[in-house]
Amino acid sequence: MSNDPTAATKNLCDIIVALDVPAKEEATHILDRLEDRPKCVKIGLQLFTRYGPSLVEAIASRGCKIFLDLKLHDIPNTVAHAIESLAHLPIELLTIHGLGGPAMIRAAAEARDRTGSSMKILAVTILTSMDEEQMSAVGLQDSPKEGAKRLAKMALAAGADGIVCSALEVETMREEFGPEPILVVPGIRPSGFEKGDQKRVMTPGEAAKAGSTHLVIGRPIVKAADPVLVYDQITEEIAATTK
Ligand SMILES: O=c1ccn([C@@H]2O[C@H](COP(=O)(O)O)[C@@H](O)[C@H]2O)c(=O)[nH]1
Repeated sequence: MSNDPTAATKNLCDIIVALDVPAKEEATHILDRLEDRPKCVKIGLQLFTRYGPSLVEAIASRGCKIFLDLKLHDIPNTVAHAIESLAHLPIELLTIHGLGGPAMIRAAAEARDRTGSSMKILAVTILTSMDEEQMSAVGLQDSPKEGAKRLAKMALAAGADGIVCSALEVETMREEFGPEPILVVPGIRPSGFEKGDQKRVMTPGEAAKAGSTHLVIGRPIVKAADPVLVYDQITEEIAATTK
């Protein structure tokens, strides 16, 4: 994993496979097919709400790093206690919502520090499924890029280790915040794959070149007839654009 802060400047970029499937057997089947390719996988709400911490432990025991994408968003006290409850788990990256505000983000980082956990806390800025129209519907009047930059600045100042944003914002993030923050980027679509509900997308090669540290990729891999082929094509595309 490239948690090395200089990863972005060296254009290293890890793929995180989003295990967005209904059952643990399906998740295991995908991982069996991909063999030792993925170094990190996402467990999100779909699997975590069904199987809980035991699945995190089971998948980590296969040697995969865990990106636990729970997007916590609540009052500071509640988020801090949730992090205390998660702290014993082998979690590499955990998401909280930037819109929870600085007090919530600070409470999350302090809770993590108190427990001695080494998990990195990432603030989700503007979901990659949102465009200007969706933002305006919830009262956010700036563009996705401006909104993501504003939230990232606040979140990093409040103690987040990195952020989740779309690849369209990565260059701006690097200009503003330098090489250090972890930039985890969903909304990745190899050319020819449908966007689905994603609004702000980029290809894996472009996203890696822009300075992302991690690309979160779900449907293009897990719904593919041949996930191994797609995974390998994505890896080659990233290598070709970042060498
Ligand atoms: O802004 C965000 C934050 C998280 N996600 C998550 O990433 C994956 C993307 O899946 P695809 O199938 O490749 O679209 C998914 O698990 C989301 O929950 C995001 O898309 N956007």
